[in-house]
Amino acid sequence: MSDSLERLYLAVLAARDLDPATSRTARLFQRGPSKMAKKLAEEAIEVVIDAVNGDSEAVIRESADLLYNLTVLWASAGVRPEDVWREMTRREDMLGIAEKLPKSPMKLPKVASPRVAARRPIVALEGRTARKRH
Ligand SMILES: N=c1c2ncn([C@@H]3O[C@H](COP(=O)(O)OP(=O)(O)OP(=O)(O)O)[C@@H](O)[C@H]3O)c2ncn1[C@@H]1O[C@H](COP(=O)(O)O)[C@@H](O)[C@H]1O
Repeated sequence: MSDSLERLYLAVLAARDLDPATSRTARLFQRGPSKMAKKLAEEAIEVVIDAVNGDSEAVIRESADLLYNLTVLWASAGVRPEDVWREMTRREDMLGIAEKLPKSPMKLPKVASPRVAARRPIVALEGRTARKRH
């Protein structure tokens, strides 16, 4: 998947300066980030509607449109696919650490203070909250 998104990203960069009369991508760049954001949001809503309606073929088609429009917005924002992959890897690593943390107080080693024992699961939750924020 990352390969085809990288190819699409390069195609978007190549189309950026084409004639807006013939290139949708060039037209989006001409109209600017607000138009790009609007197109991205519209495609996201279409995916959601198709998923709720159980139309998986339409979900596939609209997802491809969604990814195209996301790629256009990345290019406009100066974000490269590898920047996103790096963030995903960082989260994967963090989740790996969170999964190694004890999730049940039953598995915790016995401690003298019940306050400490009660606080331990929050360590895992903090990791997950931090992951969502970034
Ligand atoms: N991969 C895509 C791609 N995927 C989806 N789309 C979008 O496909 C949608 C077309 O579907 P519709 O006909 O339903 O369009 P619409 O939303 O009704 O109408 P408009 O977007 O025209 O306003 C548009 O939103 C496009 O922006 C794409 N447009 C271009 N590409 C690739 O981008 C590169 C540059 O292409 P040009 O933009 O044509 O130069 C090429 O490699 C293309 O293959």
